[in-house]
Amino acid sequence: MEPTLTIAGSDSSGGAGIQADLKTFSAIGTYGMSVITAVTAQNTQGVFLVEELSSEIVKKQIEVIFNDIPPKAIKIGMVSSSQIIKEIVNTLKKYDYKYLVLDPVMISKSGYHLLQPEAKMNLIKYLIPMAYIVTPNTLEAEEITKVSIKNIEDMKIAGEKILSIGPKYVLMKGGHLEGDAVDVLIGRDIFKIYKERRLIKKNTHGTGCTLSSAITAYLALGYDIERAVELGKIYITQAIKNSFDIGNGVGPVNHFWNIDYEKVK
Ligand SMILES: Nc1ncnc2c1ncn2[C@@H]1O[C@H](COP(=O)(O)OP(=O)(O)OP(=O)(O)O)[C@@H](O)[C@H]1O
Ligand SMILES: Cc1ncc(COP(=O)(O)O)c(N)n1
Repeated sequence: MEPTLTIAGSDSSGGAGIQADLKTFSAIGTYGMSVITAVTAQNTQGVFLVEELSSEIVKKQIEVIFNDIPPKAIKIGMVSSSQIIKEIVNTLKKYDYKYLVLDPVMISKSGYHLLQPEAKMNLIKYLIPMAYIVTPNTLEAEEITKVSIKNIEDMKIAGEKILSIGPKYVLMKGGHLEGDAVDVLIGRDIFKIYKERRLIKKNTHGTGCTLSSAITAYLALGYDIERAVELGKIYITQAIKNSFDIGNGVGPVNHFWNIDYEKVK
């Protein structure tokens, strides 16, 4: 079983963050591990309080995992602050790894700042260049590049700007645009569009976390980047299609749409 690691924030409601990542890693058949950066008191209606962990415990979690179970692929989500970003960067530098998937989480769907605004520059300067692939949504890509994104052409311009910061690939997510759900994979020698029909579903809490951890799991299983994104897109589309109403707000996607429950009864 291939080990996968998420470095992210905890979502008490289980739909996004660490919880979404571990569910996704497991559903795709990898062994999920976690380094928690911050704890959010969150439900389907919003984020109510955030407490960041000390950089010391973040560092120690990474060290003990790498010293015992080196992950085949790593995903980074909510990093919260400049201090935590610097700790992650300095600690990861000590280890070998091939696949680092960076979901540059900034603001939750409900509008809460999960990354302190002054930490944005450090995420761009230190984390983006280390990534194998960065997966911004349109708002995050606009923050990073200052390019206004309305269509695929804008996604290409912004994506190429992000690529010039140093990652190997950029997946520009178009979930926030109108029309079909179109994502664009950009690399030095790749420009590939992944298109699915937009699903009219309210339960989309954690879609970005889920897609990036699905890509992480497929990379760990040995798929190349184009296929890992293709399989990740299928996984998130089905998870949205099979999402369910739980709580009173924007509910989660169904991470286990692919599990046959009859078999485990
Ligand atoms: N209504 C929808 N129907 C089909 N696919 C969707 C829909 N909404 C989002 N997606 C897809 O879900 C994935 C995540 O995209 P999105 O742009 O929502 O990410 P995100 O904003 O980072 O998510 P989050 O809000 O969880 O942080 C992308 O593949 C996107 O195309
Ligand atoms: C801990 C954590 N990480 C990431 C998200 C983003 O997910 P969303 O944009 O769907 O709220 C979140 N809400 N909470």
